[in-house]
Parts: sequence; C-alpha cells; structure tokens
Amino acid sequence: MSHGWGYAENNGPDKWSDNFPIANGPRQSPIDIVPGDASFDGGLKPLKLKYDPSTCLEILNNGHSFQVTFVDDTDSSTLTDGPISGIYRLKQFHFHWGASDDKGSEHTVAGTKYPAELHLVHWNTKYASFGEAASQPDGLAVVGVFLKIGAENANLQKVLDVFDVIRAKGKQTSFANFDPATLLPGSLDYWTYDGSLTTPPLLESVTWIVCKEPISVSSGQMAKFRSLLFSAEGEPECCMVDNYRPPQPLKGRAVRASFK
Ligand SMILES: N/C(=N\S(N)(=O)=O)N1CCCC1
Ligand SMILES: [Zn+2]
Repeated sequence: MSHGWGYAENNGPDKWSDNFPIANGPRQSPIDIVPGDASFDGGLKPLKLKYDPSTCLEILNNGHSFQVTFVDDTDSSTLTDGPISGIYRLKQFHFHWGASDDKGSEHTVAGTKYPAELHLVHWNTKYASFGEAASQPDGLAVVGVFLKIGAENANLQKVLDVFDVIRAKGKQTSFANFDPATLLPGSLDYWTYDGSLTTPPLLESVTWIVCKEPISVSSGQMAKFRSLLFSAEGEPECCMVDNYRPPQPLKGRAVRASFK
C-alpha cells in the first residue's frame, strides 16, 4: 500500500515534491511574513465575512487535520471585498498545530511561530464548484488566523468538545449551528499575497489573507488538539501534531498590508 502524504520523516513536506512537483513552484505557501517588507495598499478593502451558522454541517478527522464543513450550495456563508473580486463561498475550516506551544503555525511573522493557525477556506463562485475553483489561479481565498497562548477560548471550546468522537482518522459527526465568525479576531487588519494550498495537491490557486491579530487559546486547549490521531481505529496510535508545512520561498512575490 503506497504511503500517502503526511507529516512524518518518510512522507512529510520535504518529500511532497516527489509526487507533487508544484511543491517547488513560484507561488507556494505558507511564507514568513516580514511586516517591514509588506507594502501598505490603501486600495485594499476591509474584509467582509458573512457567515450563516445554519450552513454548518459536520466535523471530520481527515487524517491530516480536523475540518468543519459547510453547506456551500448557496451564498449563505461568504467572503467578499478585502483583496478579492466577486463572491467566495465558505467550504470548510481547519487548523494546523504543533507538538508543543513553541510551534505549529504555517505562516510565521518575522520568524515567529504561533502554536496554531486557523484556515477558513472559501471558493470563487465564478466557478461551478470547489474542485473546479481549486485549479484556478483566482479560485480560492483562505483567511488565516493565528492562535496565541492566553485565556481559554470559549468559542473554540465548542469545537474541542466533540474531539472525543472524531479522535481517529475517518471519524466524523454532525456539527450544527456553529458560527465561524466567533473564531475571528477583533481587528480584521490583514496581510495578503498570492499563494497555494499548504498541503498536497499544493495547487497555486489561493489568495491568502492572514490576519495580523491572533485569537487566544489556552495551553490546556492546545493539549486537546494534540489528543487527536493521524491514525485510524485499529492502527497503532499516532498523535496528530506538527501538521504544518514550513515557510516556502517568496520568489519575488509582494506581500500587501491593509493597515499602516
Ligand atoms: N490545503 C488545504 N487548505 S490550506 N491548508 O491551504 O488552507 N486544503 C486541501 C484541500 C482543501 C483545503
Ligand atoms: Zn490549512
């Protein structure tokens, strides 16, 4: 059985280019964001995020992370404005995190790693589906939010409370009426650049929108993230930790800031 991609020594980020040569492409993600190198762009609009909790469907351990999936057959939960044109629908959100609080985010800020990073994945409705959009240079828009150790996050806890039911790869359960807007920081100031999916197939179809302000997470809550498994039931247990890709070369790309 071929070992699929993962985050271990034998199938992790350094090996992904074997099966996904775009891993060495011109617009790969994540990146290290250097605030002093970002250009303020007064033409960037504020982010407009309109989420309908009734579109929240289920939560799944997909063996790489866990994701909360949304019904995306209408414009009920959308991202508009910001650096994008048109309407992008929310498809899912997921996280990346570390084995300890000193690492875990995918994007870094002047070399600083956060313990985790939230990704809200949206697709451009000028295309017929997420799958079609994912293959287009303007197909996806992902809002990234850093998690910083601090006070317990009561909104995040609603997600963590169902982890016991999705501990192993392939487990899923219904997850209704969750408002992802409760996971956004108070300020929606952001950096934006043209990038890619940070996991295989690493498609270069993402407009990245990374919020400057983190949200809080407690150390105890981070321990709960680490209770999930990469492995399926019946397999040797492998803790789901360090499911992040390190920063990739900028290759001449501009990073713009929506704030001074
Ligand atoms: N890598 C991904 N998102 S991410 N980490 O780039 O936001 N995805 C893979 C399929 C659906 C989303
Ligand atoms: Zn992600």
